[in-house]
Amino acid sequence: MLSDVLHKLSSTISNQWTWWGNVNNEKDELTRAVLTISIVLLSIFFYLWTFLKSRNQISAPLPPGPCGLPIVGYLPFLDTNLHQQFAELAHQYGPIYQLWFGKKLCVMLSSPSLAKEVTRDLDTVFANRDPHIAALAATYGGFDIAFAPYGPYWRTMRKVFVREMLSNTSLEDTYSLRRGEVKKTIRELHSKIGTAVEISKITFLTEFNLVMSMLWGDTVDSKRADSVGTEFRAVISKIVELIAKPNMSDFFPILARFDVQGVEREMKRLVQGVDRIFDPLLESRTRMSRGEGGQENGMKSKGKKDFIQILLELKEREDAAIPITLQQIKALLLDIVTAGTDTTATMVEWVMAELLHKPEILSTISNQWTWWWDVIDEKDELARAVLTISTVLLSMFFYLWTFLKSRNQISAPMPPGPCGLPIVGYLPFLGTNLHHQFAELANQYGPIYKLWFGKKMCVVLSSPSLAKEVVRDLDTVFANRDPPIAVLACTYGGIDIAWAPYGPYWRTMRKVFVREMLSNTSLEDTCSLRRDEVKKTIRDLHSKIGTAVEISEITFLTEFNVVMSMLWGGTVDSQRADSVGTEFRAVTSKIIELAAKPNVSDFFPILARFDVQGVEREMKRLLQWVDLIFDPLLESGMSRREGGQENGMKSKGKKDFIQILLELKEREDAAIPITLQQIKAMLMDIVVGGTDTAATTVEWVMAELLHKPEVMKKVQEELSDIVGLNNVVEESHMPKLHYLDAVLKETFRLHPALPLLVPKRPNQSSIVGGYTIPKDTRVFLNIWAIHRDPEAWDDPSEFKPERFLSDAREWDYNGNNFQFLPFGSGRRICAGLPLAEKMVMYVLASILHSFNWKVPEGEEIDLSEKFGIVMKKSKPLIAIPTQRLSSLKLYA
Ligand code: HEM
Repeated sequence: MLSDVLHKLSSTISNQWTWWGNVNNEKDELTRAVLTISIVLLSIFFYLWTFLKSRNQISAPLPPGPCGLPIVGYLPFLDTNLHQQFAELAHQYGPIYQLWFGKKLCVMLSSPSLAKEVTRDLDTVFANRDPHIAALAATYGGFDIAFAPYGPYWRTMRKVFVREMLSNTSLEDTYSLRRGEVKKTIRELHSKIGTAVEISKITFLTEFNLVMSMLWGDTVDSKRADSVGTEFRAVISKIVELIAKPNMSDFFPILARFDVQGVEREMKRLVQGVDRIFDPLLESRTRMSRGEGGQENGMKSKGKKDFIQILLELKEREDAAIPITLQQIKALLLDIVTAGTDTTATMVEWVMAELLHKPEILSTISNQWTWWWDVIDEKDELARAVLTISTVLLSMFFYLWTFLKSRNQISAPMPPGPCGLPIVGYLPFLGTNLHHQFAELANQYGPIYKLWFGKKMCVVLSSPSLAKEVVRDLDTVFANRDPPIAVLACTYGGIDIAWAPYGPYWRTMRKVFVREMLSNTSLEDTCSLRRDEVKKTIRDLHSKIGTAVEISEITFLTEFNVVMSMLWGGTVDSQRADSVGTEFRAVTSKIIELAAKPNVSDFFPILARFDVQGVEREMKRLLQWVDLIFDPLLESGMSRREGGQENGMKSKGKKDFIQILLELKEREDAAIPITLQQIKAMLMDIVVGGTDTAATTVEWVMAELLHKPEVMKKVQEELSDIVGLNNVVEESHMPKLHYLDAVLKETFRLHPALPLLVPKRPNQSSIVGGYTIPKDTRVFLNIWAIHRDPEAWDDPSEFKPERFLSDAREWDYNGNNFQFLPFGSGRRICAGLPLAEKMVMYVLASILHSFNWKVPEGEEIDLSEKFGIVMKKSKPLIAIPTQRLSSLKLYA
C-alpha cells in the first residue's frame, strides 16, 4: 500500500498533477484520499513548524512595556491626554516601548534618534499609514493624501497637490487672494475693537477662507465662504476629535462590524455634512468649467487655473495613469481644508495664549513686528507672504505626522483568481504551456489575477498598462527576482546577474558586464571575432549544401562561439570550442528545462529539504558538468596572466572580458570583491542566457520565413540590394536592413524568447491596477499575451512584418513601449541587449544572404511552441541550404 502511494506521489508530481481530476478506478480514488490526508497532515505540521520557527527567528526582542490586562491590554488605563501619558510611560520604560491596545500592538517612540531611524533611515518602510476606521470613514476609504497607503496612488495625489497648489508660481499667483483674506480679518477685528473675541474662531475663519480662496480662486463669494466656514469649523473639530478617539473596532477587528461606540456611523454622518458643503460647490464649479456660466475659472484674469479647475480636468482625463474620481477629489479637499485650517488656527491660538500669558514678550514682539501690519515696501510684503506660507506649510506637516503609526495595511482588495484546491492551490491544474494557460485565465479573470501554487501566491499581469505600472512606476519595488530552487542551484546560490537580488551586488555585477563587455568600444573591438565566427558557420553550412540541417544546432554553435570568443578574446581554439559548444548545448537545454519545471519544493518550503522531484540534485549534477568546462578555461586564463601573455586581444592592446574579471577578482580594494564562483555565475548568465535565447530566436525567424515564402523573398531581395550578390554581409550593413529588422521584431512579437520574462518579486506590498500585490508574491508579466492583445495589435495572430514599418510609432527594444517587451523593461531589462540585437541580425542576414532555404520533401513547417524559461519550437526546425551567391570565394 505504502509503495503504491509513494509510486503515485512521484508519478503525480512528474505528470504535474493532471491525474488528480481524472481518477478512473477505486484504487486511484483511495490513493487520492490517502494523498489528500497526508498533505493535510503535512501542512498542519508545516504551519506549526513555520510558526514556531518564525517565533524563534526574530533575533531582536520586542520593546519593553507595561503588561496591561488580558485581552484588552492597556486600553482600560488610557487617559484623555494620551501624549502626556505616553511621555510619562517613556520615563518609566525608555524612549521606545510597546503597548497592547486589545489585539493591536502599538510602539511609542520618544527620542530624536529614534525619530531619525524611522523617518530617515527606514523612511520607505514606515511611510505607510495605519488609518483607524474613523479615519477611513472620513476620507472616503483612505483616498486622501494623509491616509492613503504609500504607493503610486499616494504619490500621484501628493504630486498633484504640491505641484499644482504649492509650487512657487502658484503661491505667487495666489498671494493677492491671501492678502485679501488677511485684510478682511483685520477689518472685521477692527469693527470689534473693545469687545471679547474668540481667537480660534477668528483664526479658523481666516485660515479657512485663505485655503478656500486658493482652492476655488475667487469663485466663492465672501459671504457664502463665511457661512460655509462657520459650518465647516463645527464639522472639522468633530472629525478631528472622532479620529483621535480610541475605538474598540480598531483594536478588536471582530467587533468592527458592530461599531459598538457608533464612531463609524457618526463619522459617516459628518462626512455627509461635508458632502453637503462640497457637492454644490463642486457642481457649480464643474458647470463653470464647462463654460455654462461663461466664467472659466476663478483666476481667469491672470490666465491661470485654480486648483479645483486642475483637479476637475484630471478627473475628465481618460488617459491618466491613475484616474481621479470625484470622491478622491473630495477626500483630497478634506485633507487640505482640515490640515490647512484647524492646525494653523490652533497654532495661532496657542501663540496668542502664550503671548497673553507673557505680556513682556508680547510688547517686544509688537514693537519689533509692527512691520507685519504696516508693510512699507515690496521686500516686507514678500517676507510676510513667505512667513504666512511657511506657517501654513509647517502646520500641515505637523498635522500629517501627528497621526503617524506605521503598519503595512493596504486597503485595496486582492486580485481575483480561480480558487484552486485547498493546500495545493492551482498546482494540479497547471498545463504544459503556461503562457497559453495564463492568457486564457486572463480572458476569464481580467488582466491582473492571482493563483496559489501551494503556499506561494503568484500574480499574473497581462496588459500594457499594468506592465507600465510595474516596470516603470514601481520599478524599484519590482526589481527583485524570485529564483526557484533549481535556479539557485545552478547559479551558485543566485550570485549571477539575472537572479541576484536587486541591490548593490547586482548593480556592481551588471555594471562590470555592461561596461566592460558591451560598451560601444568593446563591441567595436570584438567585431572581427564575430565576423570570424559567422564566416566559419557559413563555411560549415556550405559543406552541408543539399543536406538537411538542424537550424537551432547551427545557430546555437554560432552564438556560443561568438560569445565564447568575446569572453576569451579568441584564445579558445576553434576545434575545442566546437566540441565544448555541442556539449554545452545539451546541458543548456536541460538547465533551462529544469529551471522552468514546477517543483513542489518551491511551493511547499517544508518539503524543500527532501527534494522530492530530484530537481535540485539534477541541477547540481549539471552544474558540476559546467564547472568541468569553465574551470580549465578559467585556469588557462589565469596562467596566461601569470605567463606574460596577458590576453587574447593583446594585438590590439585590449583586454578580453575574462582578463578583466580575473583582475577584478585580484583587486583587494574593490567595494564588492568578486570571487571565482561569482565569475562563473556571471559566465553562466552570459553563455546560457545569451546563446539559447539568440539561437532560438534565429530558429523562429527561419521557421516563419519558410512558412511565408513571400516574406522570405522580400528579405532576400533587400539583402541583394543592400549587400549585393558579390559580397558577404558585414555588421555595418545592419542599420540599412529595415525589412529584416521588421521581420525580427514581428518574430519577437509572436514568439518572445522569454514569454513570462524573469518572474519578479516585490520587496514591499503595493497596489497595481487597483489591487494589492503583497510583498514577496511571484509576479509574472505575460508578454506573450500582451504581444497578442487584440486591443493593442491588428490581426494579432498574423505574421505581418509590415506593421513595424508602416506604424508611425517608434519601435525599439528598450522597453519604452509597453505593448512590445521582448527584452523586458526597467532596471532589469536584458543586460545583453546591444549584443543580442547585433548577433541575431548578423547571423540571420548572413545565412539568408549566403543560402536559399527549403524544407525537406514532405515536411511541413510546424509553428507550435514548447513552454520553458526560453520558449522553443516544439519540433526542431530542419531545412536544406543551397548556394545563393555566385562566387565560391564568398564561402571560403
Ligand atoms: C535574442 C536574445 C535575447 C533575448 C530575447 C533576451 C531576453 C531577456 C529578457 C526578457 C530578460 C529579462 C528581462 C526582465 O526580466 O525584464 C533578460 C535578462 C538578461 N539577459 Fe537577455 N536576452 C537575449 C540575449 C542576451 C545576451 C546575448 C546576453 C549576454 C551576453 C543576455 C544577458 C542577460 C542578462 C545578464 C539578464 C539579466 C538582467 C538583470 O537581471 O539585470 N541576454 N534577457
